[in-house]
Amino acid sequence: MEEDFKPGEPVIEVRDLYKSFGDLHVLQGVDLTVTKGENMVVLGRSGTGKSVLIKIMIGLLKQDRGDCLVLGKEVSKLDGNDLRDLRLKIGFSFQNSALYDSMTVRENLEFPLVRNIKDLTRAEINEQVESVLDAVGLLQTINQVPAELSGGQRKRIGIARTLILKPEVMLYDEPTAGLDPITCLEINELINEVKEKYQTTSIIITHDLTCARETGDRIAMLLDGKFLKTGTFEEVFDTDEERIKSFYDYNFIQ
Ligand SMILES: Nc1ncnc2c1ncn2[C@@H]1O[C@H](COP(=O)(O)OP(=O)(O)OP(=O)(O)O)[C@@H](O)[C@H]1O
Repeated sequence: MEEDFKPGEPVIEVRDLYKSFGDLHVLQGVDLTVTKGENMVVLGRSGTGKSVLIKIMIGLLKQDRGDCLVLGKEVSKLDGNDLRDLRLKIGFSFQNSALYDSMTVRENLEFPLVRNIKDLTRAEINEQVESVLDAVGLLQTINQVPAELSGGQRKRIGIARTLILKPEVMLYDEPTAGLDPITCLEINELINEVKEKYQTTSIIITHDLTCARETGDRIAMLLDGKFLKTGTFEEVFDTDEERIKSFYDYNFIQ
């Protein structure tokens, strides 16, 4: 019943999700649907529960109540090989893309491939590494080590390393944090290129409103444990709701 999702079909479905840590009620009835091929931006202040939501989606935390279906499976009910299989279909691009400093770009990209897919020939490995590097526009860096790359290039290689396993879902955690404005624009473009080229379904967690506007098909604004508003950038921010207006005024730069 799963796997073959068509554009517009829900790949991630979160319904009435609750999560507390003791007296700290982080998620209080979260609803979110992300459809095949969609870029969904999750916006919210620090500490609002964006990471907790993502951790529930990948089975690192369990919700107290509610549903979280990813690729048709209720994540909290999966364990062992089933959870591992699901995670292989999800690519995470973390804030610190954490490349291995002592390895070349080629070796960094080979690593997840060889570890997760058995019996690849040398030629297949080379072909996949080169193809994904080409997709992020950095084929020329193949023999360099991370210290020789700029922050933006490292971020791109981190995204390439995630893409090499051909994930169906991409989770970007603060993809533009710590980058200069021009590099931010390049990363925004890359996120959109990844969507076009790999037809991924993505969640992009960010505080960066330019990133949200440029990459988000829809934006979901997390406030006080719920998505206060979900819609296009214009739909979310064309509002009289004071909390959304103040988030916009405080964060918008360009
Ligand atoms: N395992 C945990 N145990 C206890 N509290 C937790 C745990 N994980 C998260 N929290 C708390 O839940 C709240 C939401 O945390 P979360 O990391 O999801 O925030 P965030 O929206 O991702 O913030 P940021 O933008 O700063 O990364 C915080 O108050 C955090 O301290």
